[in-house]
Amino acid sequence: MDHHIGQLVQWLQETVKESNTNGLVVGLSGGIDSTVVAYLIKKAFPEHSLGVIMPCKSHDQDADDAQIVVNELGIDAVTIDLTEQHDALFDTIKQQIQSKQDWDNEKEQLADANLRARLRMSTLYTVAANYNYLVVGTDNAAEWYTGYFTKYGDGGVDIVPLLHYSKAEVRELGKALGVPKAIIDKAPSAGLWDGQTDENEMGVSYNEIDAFLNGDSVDDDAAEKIEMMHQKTAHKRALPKSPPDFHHFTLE
Ligand SMILES: Nc1ncnc2c1ncn2[C@@H]1O[C@H](COP(=O)(O)OP(=O)(O)OC[C@H]2O[C@@H]([n+]3cccc(C(=O)O)c3)[C@H](O)[C@@H]2O)[C@@H](O)[C@H]1O
Ligand SMILES: Nc1ncnc2c1ncn2[C@@H]1O[C@H](COP(=O)(O)OP(=O)(O)OP(=O)(O)O)[C@@H](O)[C@H]1O
Ligand SMILES: [Mg+2]
Repeated sequence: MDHHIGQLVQWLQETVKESNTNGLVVGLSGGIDSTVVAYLIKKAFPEHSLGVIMPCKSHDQDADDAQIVVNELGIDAVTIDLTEQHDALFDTIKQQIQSKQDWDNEKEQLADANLRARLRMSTLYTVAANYNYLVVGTDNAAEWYTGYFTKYGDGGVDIVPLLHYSKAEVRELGKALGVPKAIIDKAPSAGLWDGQTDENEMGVSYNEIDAFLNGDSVDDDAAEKIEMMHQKTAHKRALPKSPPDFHHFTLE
């Protein structure tokens, strides 16, 4: 993995240079994906990398784990608690839609969760603009393929260095980078509601998704679920759809 780390660090440095920005910022959740990204950006830009811890009705353990990463790695960091802002915005939206008698209780949990991811995205862009940094995404190959991210939330980023790495490979990168074992061994979770784990919600394991993407055999049920998720989320990996060009402009 050392070879990959060297190449990823070089790629990060070149990408920042080409974009005329000064460095990189990432949201730190205490999970393995953002921790690996934090270690990479700190290597690439020891003086110009920043981690942002954004509690938002999330477990204290997440912020505690993120703080362990900050202490171990010595990366510059800031904590911005979004709980009150989320409550205020979500309640206002809910009240207004309820007054039209249109509120759908069944959609509430996911709507609430996705707003957290989008508030984090807005926060990261506000911080990034201040420092002239790029916002670094943490999606790995399994999340990208299945679309297991919030559109314009944790999916709303400038660059995605782990895109070609399976979840198992992200863990390998973590080991090679010296990430604390407790973080490598943690069950992947978006932390969006109590007891949520990625694998429970998706109904397939990362091992199955990794195997599927490697072209290894997985059972039919898992393969069908993975393909279904991939198809349903194609819009998240594409530019916004637009009508055909009815006139003469040439746009890229
Ligand atoms: N065909 C289509 N063409 C264009 N746009 C389409 C569309 N279908 C839906 N849409 C739009 O997309 C929206 C649905 O997408 P989205 O808002 O992303 O919402 P959705 O995919 O329903 O939910 C996000 C999923 O990602 C998971 N997640 C989120 C954040 C972090 C993590 C993590 O691993 O840490 C995981 C979360 O638990 C949940 O399962 C719709 O409201 C609609 O606006
Ligand atoms: N409490 C938080 N504070 C800051 N950023 C967060 C927080 N929760 C989520 N994020 C951001 O959203 C990203 C998506 O979360 P996701 O759960 O997929 O990654 P992870 O927590 O790093 O790893 P894992 O998937 O193993 O839990 C995180 O990598 C991080 O950048
Ligand atoms: Mg997580």
